[in-house]
Amino acid sequence: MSPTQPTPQTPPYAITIATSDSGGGAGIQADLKTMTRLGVYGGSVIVAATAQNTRGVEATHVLPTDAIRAQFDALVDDFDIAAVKLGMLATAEAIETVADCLADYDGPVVLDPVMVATSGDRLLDEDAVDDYTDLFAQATLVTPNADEAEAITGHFPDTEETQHAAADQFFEWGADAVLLKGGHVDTDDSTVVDALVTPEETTTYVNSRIDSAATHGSGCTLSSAIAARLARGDDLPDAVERGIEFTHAALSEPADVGEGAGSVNHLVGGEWSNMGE
Ligand SMILES: Cc1ncc(COP(=O)(O)O)c(N)n1
Repeated sequence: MSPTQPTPQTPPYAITIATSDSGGGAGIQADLKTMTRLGVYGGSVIVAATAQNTRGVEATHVLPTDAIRAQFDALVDDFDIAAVKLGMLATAEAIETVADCLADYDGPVVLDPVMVATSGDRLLDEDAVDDYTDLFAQATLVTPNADEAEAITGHFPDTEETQHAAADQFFEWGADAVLLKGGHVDTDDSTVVDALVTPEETTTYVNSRIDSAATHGSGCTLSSAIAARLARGDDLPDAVERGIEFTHAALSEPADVGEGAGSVNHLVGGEWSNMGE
């Protein structure tokens, strides 16, 4: 009997440029699990490694910039990269290196401006916030929570006026679109409103608020889900809608792992690899 011949598949290929969360709830691990669930083959550029669990971050070791660049070069050299997600970049040097790497990349880039973990630990050097502005010019979409938007632009986006003020600042730095996430905005109703703002229009997404402490990894999951959907060919509003849908599901059945508050659950039930197709 002759051996079975393989049937090669060509899944969309996307990459995350971010940091390892040893606990697996956030960072590179969340990104790759999310991309996999959404039917996208994920590669990675590891910027730093955290010693982290559900209780917090014990240590962070940042790779030398030539090691970051070598990983990126290996990927662009070989793969057809359909989307890039940017997560925790840790230092000003790493941000500058990533901006330089992406200078010739013209596919979609989803930038999650990670600064502080759910646990309260800092994930970006204090003096590196200003360096983000160099990277926004390469972003198809920036996905700040309200606290990050305020730290970067000076505007806490909890009204239509402050949302536009924050978004306009990102546009001035060259971002194409901003997703202002509503999870960190206190409201007295039971919904979360996320606003996708472009210079032309604003699209809002209203979902039920999940009363959970197990939100570790939610921002990473959302931004990599949006990148995965862009890699699959969605337009931006659809990619955001489906990214929110997957993240909402992963938050509503959190993973009770570790002694801390737990994290979003990438193993959430359901078929996610062909949303809307
Ligand atoms: C490596 C890494 N990247 C990102 C986050 C943010 O995730 P969260 O705010 O949900 O803790 C994190 N904790 N660790």
